Amino acid sequence: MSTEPRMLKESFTRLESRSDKAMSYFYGRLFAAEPRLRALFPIALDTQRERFFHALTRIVWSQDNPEDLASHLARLGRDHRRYGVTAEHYAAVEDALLATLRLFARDMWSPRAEKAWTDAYRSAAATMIEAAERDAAAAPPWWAAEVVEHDRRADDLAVLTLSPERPLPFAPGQYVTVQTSRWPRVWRPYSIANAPRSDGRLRLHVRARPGGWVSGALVRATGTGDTLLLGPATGTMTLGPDSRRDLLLVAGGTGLAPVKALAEQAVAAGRRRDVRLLVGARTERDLYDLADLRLLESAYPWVRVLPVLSDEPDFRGLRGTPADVLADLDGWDGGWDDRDAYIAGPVPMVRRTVAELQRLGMPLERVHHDLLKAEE
Ligand SMILES: NC(=O)C1=CN([C@@H]2O[C@H](COP(=O)(O)OP(=O)(O)OC[C@H]3O[C@@H](n4cnc5c(N)ncnc54)[C@H](O)[C@@H]3O)[C@@H](O)[C@H]2O)C=CC1
Repeated sequence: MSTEPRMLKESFTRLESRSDKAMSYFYGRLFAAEPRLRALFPIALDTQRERFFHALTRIVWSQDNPEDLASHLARLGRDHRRYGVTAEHYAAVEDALLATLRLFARDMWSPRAEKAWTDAYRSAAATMIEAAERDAAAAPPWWAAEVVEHDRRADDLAVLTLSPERPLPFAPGQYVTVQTSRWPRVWRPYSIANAPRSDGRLRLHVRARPGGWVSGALVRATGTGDTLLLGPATGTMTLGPDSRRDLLLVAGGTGLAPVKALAEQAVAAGRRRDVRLLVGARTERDLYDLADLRLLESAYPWVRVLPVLSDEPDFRGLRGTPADVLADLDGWDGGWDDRDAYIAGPVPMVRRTVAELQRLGMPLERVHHDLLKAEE
């Protein structure tokens, strides 16, 4: 951590309005100095540039919060293993970063700023390297997994069942990053849609996004027998080991994946706790997993599945978004005192649902989501 957080923030503000240009310059410098590093990155760098800037922003603004900074850096360090980044690469990044700051921070740059950035970068790099080395002793950087089932549930949506070559440990609610052979070095996060199974298989729910390279390839150009690479499971939207409370699970679209995994875990634990699952979707056709959910409901009568449709005014069930439904209920039989909420889906949907639950009096520590992770 830098001893001069203010100095970092002030100089960094100069980059914010020109982040695209600054990041292009950074990668240009980096690859000019170390051409071999180019092979570690995807062919197109636009997402990479955004992510690097996002990571820098978070590092700069977390300087006053050492715990948050350390856990963020440790995760970044572990994540970089899958790109083949090693300790030796960090010096070249330092040079390119300082050259970028020198150029773009202009009037805010000084020997003091240079020292503050050098100290902050070296401390961050040391935390990342240490976390990566610790992780390397315990787990591979990625797992190869065979696609054993590819179930195309809609033109733009598929449910993939994957069999990793060796056990991939995870907790329900977590996600893995995925790389397809079509897009080398491009990794995208997908939540695991099942609780751990004895055969070690994982399910992913994938919607092809317009312009989404990985999602498009997974839905439209992947089939049984193909191999994907999976990064280690991560994410904090999990049930605590002592979790006993009733559950409110709220899903929007493919955000169903992690909450379904949590529902499976809750029923597998064998305790009869009340589980309400609000499944937000646009139209009836978008309820792509309802048949499976109904099976779960009929096997475990204490689970209730409630579809909520936002774009189908004639639907006879619940209409609007999950947040609208919660607002209309204005309370739940039994109240909020003994219930945990888990929410996954589009970012605005998660935000609105969290706000609604707060308004209804649910303590914030009982409301779980993984917003940041889904966006990274
Ligand atoms: N761990 C997580 O939080 C996960 C998040 N996701 C995210 O979930 C999203 C799923 O996308 P789609 O399936 O295309 O969903 P979608 O765009 O079809 O939306 C599904 C439902 O979410 C709600 N919703 C959507 N936009 C909203 C808004 N602006 N305000 C309030 N509610 C809104 C509505 O109920 C809508 O019917 C993706 O962005 C994906 O990244 C997916 C998996 C896991």
